[in-house]
Amino acid sequence: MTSHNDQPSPMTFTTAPALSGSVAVPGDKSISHRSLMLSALAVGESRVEGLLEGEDVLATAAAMRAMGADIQRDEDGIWHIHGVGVGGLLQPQEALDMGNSGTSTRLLMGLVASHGITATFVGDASLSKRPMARVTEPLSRVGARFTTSPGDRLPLTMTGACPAVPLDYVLPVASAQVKSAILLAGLNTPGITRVVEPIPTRDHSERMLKGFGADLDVEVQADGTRIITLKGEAELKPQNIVVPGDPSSAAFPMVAALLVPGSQVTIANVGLNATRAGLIDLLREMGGSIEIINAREVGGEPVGDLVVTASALNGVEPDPARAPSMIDEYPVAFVAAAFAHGRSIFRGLDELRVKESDRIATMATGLRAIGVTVEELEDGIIIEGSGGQPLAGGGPIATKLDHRIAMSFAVAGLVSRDGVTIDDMRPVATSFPTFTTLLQTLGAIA
Ligand SMILES: O=C(O)C1=C[C@@H](OP(=O)(O)O)[C@@H](O)[C@H](O)C1
Ligand SMILES: C=C(OP(=O)(O)O)C(=O)O
Repeated sequence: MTSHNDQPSPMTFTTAPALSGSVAVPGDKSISHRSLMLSALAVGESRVEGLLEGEDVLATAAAMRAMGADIQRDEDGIWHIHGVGVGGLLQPQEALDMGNSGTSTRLLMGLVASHGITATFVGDASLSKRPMARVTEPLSRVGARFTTSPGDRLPLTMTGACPAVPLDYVLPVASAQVKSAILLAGLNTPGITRVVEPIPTRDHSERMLKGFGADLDVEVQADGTRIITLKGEAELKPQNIVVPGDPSSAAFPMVAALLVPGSQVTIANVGLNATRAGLIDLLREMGGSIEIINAREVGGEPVGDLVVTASALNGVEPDPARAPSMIDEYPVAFVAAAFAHGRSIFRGLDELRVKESDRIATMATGLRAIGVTVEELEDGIIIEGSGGQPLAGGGPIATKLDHRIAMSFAVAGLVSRDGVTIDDMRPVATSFPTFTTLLQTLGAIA
């Protein structure tokens, strides 16, 4: 996306007084992307309430428009989408600009794979470094053809196959984006598409595909392996969708409230899907007080309000099997570990190296710069906690176009002696445009 200003926007976060109050975080990014994509493939009007209006999701909206969908936002913030029907996507006239968004890129590649159209995908400097072979490989087997930049990266041009070949695929990497790309390709493919998922990842695609009327089945085996089958040439019926608050965004005020002494905050309407709730489990194991109230269901997803009270935290050594359920929350979990009593050892996190930045390296460098003792491992990090003593602070932290790095070090600044300067806050607009306003509401920053 090109909405960023030309110049970096640095910001310093300093010692915070106790946080208090009640806030709501914006809509879930994963669910927002999927709601636009599936609505754009249904025949008739879908309505989406609570859509995340962050740059990543707006990139998806622009791409679906470029492929024929009519997408409008009304003055009450409700999004109205008139879809083209499965099989009805049009060839975009210009390159699809995916900005910073891996989810947009990989899921849309799945959609294009089974339509007889050619599309070019471009992105920012961060996205252009991220691996795409994980989707070009299975989608080639569907029949799509690719011309990629060296290393299977963006910019890339692909031509979909129509009819496409149904895939039977065992996921070689625990990735909801790869799983979803294959399922979305299966929508316009005759026959049964089958994806075997040895390690469960977020299941929003499965839930929402069913909600739109697709013939989709999930079998869970005794060892936890999930086998997902989808009957192709699906007909999707338009839906009214309410997007719950994003647990990956709630993670930042949640950790801030646990760390800043005397805090108590309520974060309303947070998605609690078990495939996303790993951070809450982890923080509770560390000694964090997080109470879930008003547990309910919104739009086919479990939701609740979180009451978070400042707590003394202890170091942990989490089970690597938990990684997919908190994959985007590790950077802020590392900040919690940096303030905890004792050592934390995180392993099994190879996937963090291929996010918006190499999140193991970026966090290790940044934590050292603010006085934390860390050891970087190939697949994780060892962090020596300060025992609840303020972190020294410093910076500027190099955030490398990574919104979650920026927000994690902002939280660290709230419990630092000298403040933490973030080199550039602009990337926060990709997932959490109201981040600094929300911290103001809680009294964390002026
Ligand atoms: O499917 C999704 O919406 C997402 C899946 C995850 O990526 P991977 O599938 O690469 O693990 C996650 O990190 C990303 O923020 C959103
Ligand atoms: C990894 C992330 O997103 P994406 O892969 O969509 O860029 C994220 O939001 O932390």
